Amino acid sequence: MKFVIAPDSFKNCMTAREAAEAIRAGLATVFPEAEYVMVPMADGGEGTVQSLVDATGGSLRHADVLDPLQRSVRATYGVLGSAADAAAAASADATDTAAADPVPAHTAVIEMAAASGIQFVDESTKNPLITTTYGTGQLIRAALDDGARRIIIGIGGSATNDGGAGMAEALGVRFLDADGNPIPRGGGFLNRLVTIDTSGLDPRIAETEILIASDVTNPLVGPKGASAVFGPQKGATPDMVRRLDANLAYYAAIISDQLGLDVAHTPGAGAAGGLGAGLLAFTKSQMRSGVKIVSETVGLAAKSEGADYCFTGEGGIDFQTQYGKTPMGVAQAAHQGNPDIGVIAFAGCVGEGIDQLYGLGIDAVFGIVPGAVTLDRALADGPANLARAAENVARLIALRA
Ligand SMILES: O=C(O)[C@H](O)CO
Repeated sequence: MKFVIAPDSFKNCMTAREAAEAIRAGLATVFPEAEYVMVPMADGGEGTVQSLVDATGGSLRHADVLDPLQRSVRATYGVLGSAADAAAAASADATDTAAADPVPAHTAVIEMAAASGIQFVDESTKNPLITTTYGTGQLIRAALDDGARRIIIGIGGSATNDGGAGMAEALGVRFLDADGNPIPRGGGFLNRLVTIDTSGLDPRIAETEILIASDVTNPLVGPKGASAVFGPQKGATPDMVRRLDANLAYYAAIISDQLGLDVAHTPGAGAAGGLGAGLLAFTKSQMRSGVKIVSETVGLAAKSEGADYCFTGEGGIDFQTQYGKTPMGVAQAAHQGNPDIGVIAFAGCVGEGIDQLYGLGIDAVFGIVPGAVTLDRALADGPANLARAAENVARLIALRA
């Protein structure tokens, strides 16, 4: 038997790697001799850096950057493993066969939230007029300093609404007012912008491929745009939403006039307060499905060749899972590598509409919580519950093996 184990993290409970270990522990009680291919996964959101570093034998790096309120913080990003690093990681853990495929050299992985996330503000400090993505640009710069010429950046979970202007400024772009002075950082001041000067943009950006893993497909502006949809959760009042939306529309018009690029309506441009738009305007980037970027980077399809079953999972699974969440992306990649593979998903919470997933590549979904318990209990027992659920599925598989 060959099993591929490719879960996402179970939020507030287990990292993707811990979830994968729990599934393996459960399966191994029934199939101790099976081949286990461990592929901790993510979809571009929280946990993406750790998952890709784990899966490729890469390393975590740290940089001192500015948080959304321009206070100094230490943020973490990742550098993916080269083939040699990956092989070394595989031999350090002989039972882990996941880290053996080469990944392109000099690839870094960044979660924008590590520098500019909503966790840096609270009820009394959240204010999307002044928050900035400057720290995200500093993280990109740190990755360039490490030699990265391919950067995977997960965007979402931000405290910001500045269209990525702060990010671009940290990379050398100047945003100037009518007197030629730099405008203040934050989405509330973009209406003062008159000139975008890209002459100081870090030249390494032109040689760097940036893959944007966006958590949403919203446009930059309008009723479905960054400010209207995500502004309120960052502290925007209705008046602030109007001001921020008008500012982003104006910013997009200046980008269009001066750089010749239309970013106002591109799907995903509104992610992370318009950071999607900023990355598209100022870097050589493309917007992709997060889970596709991750599954390609870890070579999930190739790892699924010859496997009997692929196990995936996430904290919650419901009908929304089909719209690009990890279990669906895993099912697609696994089937690409092996059309006959069985795909089984585990979830802490099974929501409505999972029947919609069955025709789409997921063969069965199992909730892991054994009975009515408090959330605290369910989280505390998560690894044990996941292992038990996996063991029971293994017993079923053994009946037919
Ligand atoms: O950061 C945000 O604005 C939301 O997560 C959508 O990307």
